[in-house]
Formats: sequence, C-alpha cells, structure tokens
Amino acid sequence: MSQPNTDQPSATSDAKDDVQKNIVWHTQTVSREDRESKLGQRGVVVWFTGLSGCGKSTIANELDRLLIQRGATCTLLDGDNVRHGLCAPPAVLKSEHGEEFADRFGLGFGPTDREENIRRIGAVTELFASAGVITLAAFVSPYQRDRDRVRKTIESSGRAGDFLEVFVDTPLDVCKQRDPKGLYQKAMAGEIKNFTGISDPYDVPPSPEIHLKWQADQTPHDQASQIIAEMERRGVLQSTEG
Ligand SMILES: Nc1ncnc2c1ncn2[C@@H]1O[C@H](COP(=O)(O)OS(=O)(=O)O)[C@@H](OP(=O)(O)O)[C@H]1O
Ligand SMILES: Nc1ncnc2c1ncn2[C@@H]1O[C@H](COP(=O)(O)OP(=O)(O)O)[C@@H](O)[C@H]1O
Repeated sequence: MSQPNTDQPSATSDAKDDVQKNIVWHTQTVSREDRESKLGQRGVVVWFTGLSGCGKSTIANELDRLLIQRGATCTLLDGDNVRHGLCAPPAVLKSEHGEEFADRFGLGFGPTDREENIRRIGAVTELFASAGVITLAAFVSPYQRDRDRVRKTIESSGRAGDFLEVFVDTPLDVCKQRDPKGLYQKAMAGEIKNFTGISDPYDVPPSPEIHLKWQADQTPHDQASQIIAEMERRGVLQSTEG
C-alpha cells in the first residue's frame, strides 16, 4: 500500500485514509479449523494456469467430479464463467449500471485488468478455502506476480501448502489446433487484441506444485487423477485407502 504524502495531504487522500481507519477486522466465533473439521478436509486452492485451450476447464471439471465422487466438498471457479459476473466486461455492466461505472469496474484483458481479475478471484478463493471448501480455479492467469500474490493471500490466511499451482503445459500449436472457441483464429486475424500466446505474454511458472506436461495419449481423467495423487502425497487430501 502506498504511503500518504504528509507534505501536502489532499482532500482525496485524507478521505481514503479515513475510510481505511474506520474498517476494523472482526474475529469470527467459528474458526476455520471448526469448519474444516466439520467437513473432514482441508480448505485448499488448486489453481490451474495455462494458455487458452490448454485444457484447464476440462481437467478442472474432471477433478471436481472425482472429488465430489469421493465425498469431498469442493467448488470450481472458471474464467469464462466468472467473466460473466464478478469480473464482467464493461459492455455487460453498461446497460444496468451506466457508462462511468462500467468503465471503472468492468474488466478486459489489458495487464491491469487481468491483475484486478486475478486479485478479485484470489479473494474469492480465499473466502471459500477459509470455509473449508476445496476450491478449484481455472484461469489463464498469465502473470507470475499475480499468481504469487494469490498464493500469499491463501497461505497467509491458512497454512503453507494450501495453494497448489497446476501448470497445464500444452504447446501453443496444440492449443491453436484445438481452438475450441475459434479465438485463436480471430486473434491471428487481429480481431482480438492482447490474446495470450499470440499478442500477449504468458509467464511460464518456474516451480508449480503440479506440472501437467502434454502427452498426446493422456486423457483429462488421467491428468485429474495425477492431481489427486499429488494432493494425497502432499497430505492436503485424505487418501481413500486404509
Ligand atoms: N485476449 C484474451 N486473452 C486470453 N483469453 C481471452 C482473451 N479474450 C477472450 N478470452 C477468453 O477469456 C478467457 C480467459 O479469461 P481469464 O479470466 O481466465 O483470463 S486472465 O486470467 O485474466 O488472463 C479464455 O478462456 P479459456 O479459453 O478457458 O482460457 C478465453 O476464452
Ligand atoms: N488431455 C486433455 N486434457 C484437456 N483437454 C483436452 C485433452 N485432450 C483434448 N482436450 C480438448 O481440448 C479442449 C480444451 O479446452 P478447455 O478445457 O476449454 O481449455 P481451457 O479451459 O484451458 O481454455 C477441449 O475441447 C478438450 O476436449
């Protein structure tokens, strides 16, 4: 957070400081541990990152299904869906809230908008994880700095190891070939700007907890099972055996 300018305080910065001073953290009666113990699980965040079309949604959906099947309480936040509500673009907000509001709070794909997108989603995953829910999040999240900030948020409200970064490492050429929504076609034709992998950068995670390297013969079920095995190995998910 930036320090206030004490030499020439402006009315605006004073007002902002006052707002902050008047917001006080309230400790809750029911603890995170109480909630986790009731659910019989640890509230962790499994964060999928990778290019559009790499398989984040497909694998996350399969993982969600497998976790539910074994009795876990989990939820799935997915980029395309969240960008219809919590992180809607200006055009969606405009009719209901007006142009000024839409310009201020609507999100696109520029670097600052992606940063705010991931910040909002990170805050939501923290709320779910604090409630003891296994939270799956599937977002391009191309910037390492933004992903690291979410990790810090999750681990500082819970424990080290509560954030698992899953890098869905599918080559750009395979993603382009799949092109399930026709977006690469449009991006290559210059019809979509700032498209990750084409006209926008992607920071390869240097040390993800789980690295899903593309192999032609691997199914989404194989990859989701690999994640479950790694969660068990790390002790963040109870094994069903024994
Ligand atoms: N410019 C650009 N770059 C990347 N992706 C784009 C873009 N424009 C639209 N889309 C579609 O929006 C989905 C990505 O949204 P995210 O919220 O995951 O993006 S980000 O994390 O803020 O980078 C992404 O979803 P997935 O294909 O599921 O990854 C695309 O369908
Ligand atoms: N092993 C695999 N894992 C994930 N997706 C796969 C796999 N093989 C093929 N696909 C296909 O690739 C596409 C991936 O799209 P999607 O899951 O929406 O990716 P993302 O969410 O990363 O944009 C889907 O059409 C899916 O059926």
